[in-house]
Amino acid sequence: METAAFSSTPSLISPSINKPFLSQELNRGNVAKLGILASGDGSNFEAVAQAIQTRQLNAKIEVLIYNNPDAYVAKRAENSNIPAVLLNHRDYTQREDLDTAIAKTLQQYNVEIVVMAGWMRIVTQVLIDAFPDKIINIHPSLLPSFKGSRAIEQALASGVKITGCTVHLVSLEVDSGKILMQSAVPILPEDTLKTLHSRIQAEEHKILPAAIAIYRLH
Ligand SMILES: Nc1nc2c(c(=O)[nH]1)N[C@@H](CN(C=O)c1ccc(C(=O)N[C@@H](CCC(=O)O)C(=O)O)cc1)CN2
Ligand SMILES: NCC(=O)N[C@@H]1O[C@H](COP(=O)([O-])[O-])[C@@H](O)[C@H]1O
Repeated sequence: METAAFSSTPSLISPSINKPFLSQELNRGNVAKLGILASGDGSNFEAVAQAIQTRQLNAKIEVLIYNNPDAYVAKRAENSNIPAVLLNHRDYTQREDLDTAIAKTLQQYNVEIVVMAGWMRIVTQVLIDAFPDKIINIHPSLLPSFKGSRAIEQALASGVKITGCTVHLVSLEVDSGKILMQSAVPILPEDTLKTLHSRIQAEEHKILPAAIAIYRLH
């Protein structure tokens, strides 16, 4: 039977629901081996690392893979003594070649679950086949609304009053995989891209660790 978190309809997880679940996390299953893909600032990477450090998530980040040489996420990994590997997408003419390098690196680190935490590259069947139903993504909208790399701008411009974030499985069709968890936030009349992104990210930092905690037992 599917748990509420994995039903076909998104579940709205409130912080209070998160806490009891995560606090039971420690005694369940083995330590999940995570590989994280990130392209930028890395606040979601940091949220996962902190959930592990505070023993809310029974997992270990085996490796960070990043694709931009100046991405701040690399500094965050260094500060947390987490191995970081730069695979610059500009060094690969074919997407499949980058994905082959990503898959090889993840396998070298014995990764079990792949987490896209602000990974700004579309991945191919090569990576999906290497980790079937084991790649998780955090997206800054209530999917299926506002797919793609400009979700927050599109929500702001659309006039909707509620948006949010989604954790979903990665499929070949972008931002269309099975929804694992969502959280909603209001869009206020005075919102800017910055204020709205900040409100959404506060929820991302809650649901990404929670979704990993639930899914790793899947
Ligand atoms: N095959 C899949 N790949 C990815 C998925 C997915 O569900 N299936 N999720 C995305 C994450 N994402 C939104 O959440 C996203 C990221 C990037 C893009 C995109 O158009 N990227 C461009 C480059 C943009 C840039 O470098 O600034 C590209 O890859 O050409 C769309 C959606 C991650 N990948
Ligand atoms: N379409 C993918 C996408 O837009 N992902 C978004 O990139 C940001 C990364 O922030 P971070 O680097 O601070 O974690 C996050 O807000 C995430 O939802």
